[in-house]
Amino acid sequence: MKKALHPTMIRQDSSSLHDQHKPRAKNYFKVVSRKLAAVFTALLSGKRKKGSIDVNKMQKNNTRVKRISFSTSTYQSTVSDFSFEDICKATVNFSPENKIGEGGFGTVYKGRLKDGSLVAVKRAKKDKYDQGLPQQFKNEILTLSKIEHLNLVRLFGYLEHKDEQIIVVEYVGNGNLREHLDGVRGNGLEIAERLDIAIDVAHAITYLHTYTDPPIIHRDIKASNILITEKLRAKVADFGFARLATEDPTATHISTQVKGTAGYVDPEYTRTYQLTDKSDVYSFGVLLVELMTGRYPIESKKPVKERVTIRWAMKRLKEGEFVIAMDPKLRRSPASNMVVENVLKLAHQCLAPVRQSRPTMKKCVEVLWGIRKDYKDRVSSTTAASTSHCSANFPYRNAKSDRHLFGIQEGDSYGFISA
Ligand SMILES: Nc1ncnc2c1ncn2[C@@H]1O[C@H](COP(=O)(O)OP(=O)(O)OP(=O)(O)O)[C@@H](O)[C@H]1O
Repeated sequence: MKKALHPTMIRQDSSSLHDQHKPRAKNYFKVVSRKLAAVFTALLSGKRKKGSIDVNKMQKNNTRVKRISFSTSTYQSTVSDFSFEDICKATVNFSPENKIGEGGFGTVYKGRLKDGSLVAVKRAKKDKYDQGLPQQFKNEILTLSKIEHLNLVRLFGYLEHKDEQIIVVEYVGNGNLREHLDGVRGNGLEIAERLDIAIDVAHAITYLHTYTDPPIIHRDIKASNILITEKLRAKVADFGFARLATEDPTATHISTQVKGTAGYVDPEYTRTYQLTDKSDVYSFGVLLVELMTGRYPIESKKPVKERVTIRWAMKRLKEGEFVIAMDPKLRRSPASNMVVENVLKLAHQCLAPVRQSRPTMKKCVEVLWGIRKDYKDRVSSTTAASTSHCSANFPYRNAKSDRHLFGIQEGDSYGFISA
């Protein structure tokens, strides 16, 4: 099991992250002109001033994808390129067989570059964006190009070619979190896996809020935007709604149009149009409830009292019946029950109606680390006790249940509480 990164370690770690991508960048993307590199360096370091070159304008008629690779944690960049033809080849002319998803922006395809590496190609809807590069697209490019983190989907390049607008990002090959919770992907997520995913997402948002300059508010944290790797770790995607937080360090919020997905949007933001990092904290609270209950934020087919999942789950928690809210797919055990209760308690804080009462994302990370530690301690003590019991009575342990981190969990059957 990979050790989670402390947010403060992320910068130092980014050079080794970069190393993983180096060969690809080296082999397949040439450095273009120094001028462009300088422009991108300025763009990435956030030092562009009024009157400097507008990269978006400059590239309006440019048909080359700009691939950005970060060589150090200080964001010195090199810019490389590949053509629309390369993208057509990579996706076999956007063949339906390579289609992996559809979103508000357009269609997503899986692509294989010349070097064999896999990418996700997001192709904008043509009729929708025939007026040129949409703001949502520009936001996504700008935001993604500035960030580098293990738990965030990386931008590899972007392209405008005639009426085509295309963005190329890291391919994350194991579907999204919602698909895993629905059981249409994978073998179902155990409680420890859900906890790891929650921590990965919390790391990613903490990074956006705390370690990017200026801070970034994601604005669309939801289960379908959490992509899952083969090792069941999470990467936060879709920065289409993201908007750079104000550069004014004294400002406490930015006023803006309400954007986001129903069920996840901070009610205070909806009411006041004031967006702060605490709006992401609220959406993260909804996501935590989703992870523990397996339910969608809005369950329109359920009885009225259960339709808004956070309201229903928080009521169960308040009345000491949190186990009723626990995803029926989760195995019950004292350790997993403890996780569900404590994660729901954290969700309760994240969902506070007033943003000042909500914790920061960094605080959420710390609380989740504590829950994971308690879980591990409890499971290993249960396992030790059961092992000594089993060695006397059952010399052959059942390796099948040894699926996750913590060995067999004979204690699972004890303390079972029926939902
Ligand atoms: N980088 C990626 N790697 C693998 N699959 C991806 C990637 N990006 C997106 N997908 C898949 O394509 C689907 C559509 O993605 P997209 O970001 O366009 O829309 P969405 O997040 O589902 O919806 P919305 O536009 O409302 O935010 C995702 O749900 C995911 O399953």
